[in-house]
Amino acid sequence: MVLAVTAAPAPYADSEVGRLRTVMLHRPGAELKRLTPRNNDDLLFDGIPWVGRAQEEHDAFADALRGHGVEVVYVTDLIRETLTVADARTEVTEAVLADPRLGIGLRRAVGALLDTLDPDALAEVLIAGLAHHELRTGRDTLTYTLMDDHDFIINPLPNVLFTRDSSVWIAGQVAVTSFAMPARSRETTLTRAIYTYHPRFAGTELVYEPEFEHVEGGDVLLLAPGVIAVGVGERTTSAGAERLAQRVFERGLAHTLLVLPIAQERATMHLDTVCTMVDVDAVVMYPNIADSLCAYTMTAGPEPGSVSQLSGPEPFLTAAAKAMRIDTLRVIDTGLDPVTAEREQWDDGNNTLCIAPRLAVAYERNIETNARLEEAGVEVVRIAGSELGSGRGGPRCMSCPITRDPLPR
Ligand SMILES: NC(=[NH2+])NCCC[C@H](N)C(=O)O
Repeated sequence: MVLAVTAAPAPYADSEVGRLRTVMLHRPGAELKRLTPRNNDDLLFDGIPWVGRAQEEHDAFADALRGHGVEVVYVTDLIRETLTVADARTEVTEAVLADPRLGIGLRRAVGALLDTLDPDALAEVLIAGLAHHELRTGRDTLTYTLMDDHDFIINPLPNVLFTRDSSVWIAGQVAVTSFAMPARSRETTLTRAIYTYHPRFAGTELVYEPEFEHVEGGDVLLLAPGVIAVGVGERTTSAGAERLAQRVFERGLAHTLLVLPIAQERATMHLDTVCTMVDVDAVVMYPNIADSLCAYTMTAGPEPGSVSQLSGPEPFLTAAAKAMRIDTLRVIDTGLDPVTAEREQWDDGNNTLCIAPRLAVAYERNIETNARLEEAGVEVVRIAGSELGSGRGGPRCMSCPITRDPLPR
């Protein structure tokens, strides 16, 4: 029998709304079972999720996407396949062993253990981590002896769920990001390995790397082909935005980058917690900041990587419309009173994922925001997120678009 092999569409994304073809998700697993009241703050969760229910909710999210013709690829599958490559294995293992908490003796023991694991088991440990009681060797070392029972030998990565943040496709290149939060920094060793070694991504160019200044994917919005908005706040720094501008300008991936200062708070940890796109010329935005959000505009200069001018600040909507070369960037007016708006913002009401222009996935619990979106002509695909939301992320945070149809330039 001859199998018909259809080639996967080449990775590419130049907007937030072009028809979504392939998306990378992470089905939450054992790493969420590591969360306890003593570690959830450090691990950036606001509660202790019921893991089985979170998985059901996530499966329904993936099914909703597949039901709309989107190919779903999972981080775990990609990383398992990537780990069959010896260099990839060495790279991600070294990143684990570089943890200065381990010390000489324990590092040796952990290294020896990781060497024995097959790709599937190694993938599991890389994401779920390793608890104190799970290590059988190395128990006579100083660091093991003095470690608290609740400490992890290898820290778990419960936020891999939010695939948005660790990489961003910008046209045909990928930015592997640079996390501000120590709890998440190891995530990019996995995404970098996938894009470097997995055959599906052979030849991929990295437009950004984890060693650069902090930039997290939730802060990066592809407003239109060639126009990128970057939130600067709790996670992405102005230095990160500047470096990203230089990198995308140098490679001709964008001509304008708008820098948007946002409050340095948990509730607005990324730009996409307050603003996402729902159409080629429309955003849904947290009403309590709609009037105050402003932008500094950086435009590409004549020399590769140079900035011709830095202007602003001016109101975000004005700056964005100019850069996008449209008359107006519409805001879906949710008209919510400040309290309802604040509640729904906290529950990721503004964090939508577009499958196509005017077709967006959103958490069902944000009744008011969703109703306003529909009144404005946006079809809402509702998903449950009572457990998934405890990590403070919605459909956009939980997805990394790999391929979207290009928008007409
Ligand atoms: N793109 C996003 N808004 N991601 C949400 C990430 C939530 C995650 N718990 C964190 O604090 O990092």
